[in-house]
Amino acid sequence: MRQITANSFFKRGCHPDFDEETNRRILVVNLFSFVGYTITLVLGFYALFSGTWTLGFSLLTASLIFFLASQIQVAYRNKVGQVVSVYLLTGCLMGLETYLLVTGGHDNTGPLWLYILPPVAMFFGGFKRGLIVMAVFTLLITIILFSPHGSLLLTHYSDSFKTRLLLSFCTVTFLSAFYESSRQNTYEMMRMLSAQFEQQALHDTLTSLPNRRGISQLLDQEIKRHYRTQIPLTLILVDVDKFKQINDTYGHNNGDIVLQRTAQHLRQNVRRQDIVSRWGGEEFLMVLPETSEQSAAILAEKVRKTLENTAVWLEEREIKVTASFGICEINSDISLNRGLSLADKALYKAKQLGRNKIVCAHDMA
Ligand SMILES: Nc1nc2c(ncn2[C@@H]2O[C@H](COP(=O)(O)OP(=O)(O)OP(=O)(O)O)[C@@H](O)[C@H]2O)c(=O)[nH]1
Repeated sequence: MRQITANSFFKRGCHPDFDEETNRRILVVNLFSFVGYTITLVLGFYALFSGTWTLGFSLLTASLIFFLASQIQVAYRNKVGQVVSVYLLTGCLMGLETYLLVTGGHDNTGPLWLYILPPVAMFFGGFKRGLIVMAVFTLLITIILFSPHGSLLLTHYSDSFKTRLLLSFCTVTFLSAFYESSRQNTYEMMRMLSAQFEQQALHDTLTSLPNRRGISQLLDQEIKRHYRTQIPLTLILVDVDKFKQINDTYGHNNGDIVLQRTAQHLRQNVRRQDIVSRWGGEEFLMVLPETSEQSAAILAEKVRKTLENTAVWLEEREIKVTASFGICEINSDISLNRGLSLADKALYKAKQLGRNKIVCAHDMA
């Protein structure tokens, strides 16, 4: 039998597929409804035993609604279930608090429970909806409290009590709204930062191309699509020739400029659906969906010529940069890893043939 811990109990209805904010709200609803139905249950029975029947039944009804609200959220694990349970909880709480204010509750202590609403409305509805709920409710209790001759009240409060109650209630509302707004801003900032970090982790800072980790994710999707559609997919490994010599002659910073220019040329020569990535060091991996090895070879030749014919200016000197290319088409006999290894072998062959060359894996077989 599955063990139910306090953690799993309050996280009922949460799901890894839901965003963090939705899961947080589900947790808060579970917590609030649990506290709500246990307290109203205890107070309800206490009121019944004390002979205050109407109060007792009202509290027990509220307890039942709080309980139902939590069950609805768990039973219907969807947006509708979540919205219904939040509306039920907030509506029931507002109704109960209005009742306690009008009747005074036990020993005229009913108004004390008003202070629960502002944080709950903000937690459940967020800043904007919470503020609307609070504006409506504040207007309602103002009308009840200051109705001529207390005609809407079944109990008596002094004028100074009513004024102070309203002022302190507005203060708690303001503080809760401020807290919720800061929390939402912080959450948005964290989300933005985390998206930024994620983007940085998947991209190479020098060339802005996807790095090895980034391309691995994209490759995964492309490979799945390839196996589904059986449309050819070709890999090209590109390696800048004698790059160590460029670094040694012109320095590391100029070497970086050469890598950036090479990345630019590769990017400019491919279609939108093609992916160019920095595979590591002076090596780039191009992934060409819907492209056969022959078509990839034509593209590689275009890029090779562009690189060969476009001089790079380093410290007022014109230098020629070339690259070698290893190509391999993925098919039902060649897995991704094997394709990468064959492209690497083809690239090695291109280097052996004197560099600035293109070699296709199937030509080596
Ligand atoms: N400037 C710069 N150099 C890098 C970077 N990453 C790797 N390198 C250098 O790239 C050089 C690669 O040298 P090798 O692997 O010997 O290859 P190569 O000189 O291009 O020779 P072939 O590939 O055989 O034509 C090494 O000196 C690395 O230090 C980088 O981000 N910036």
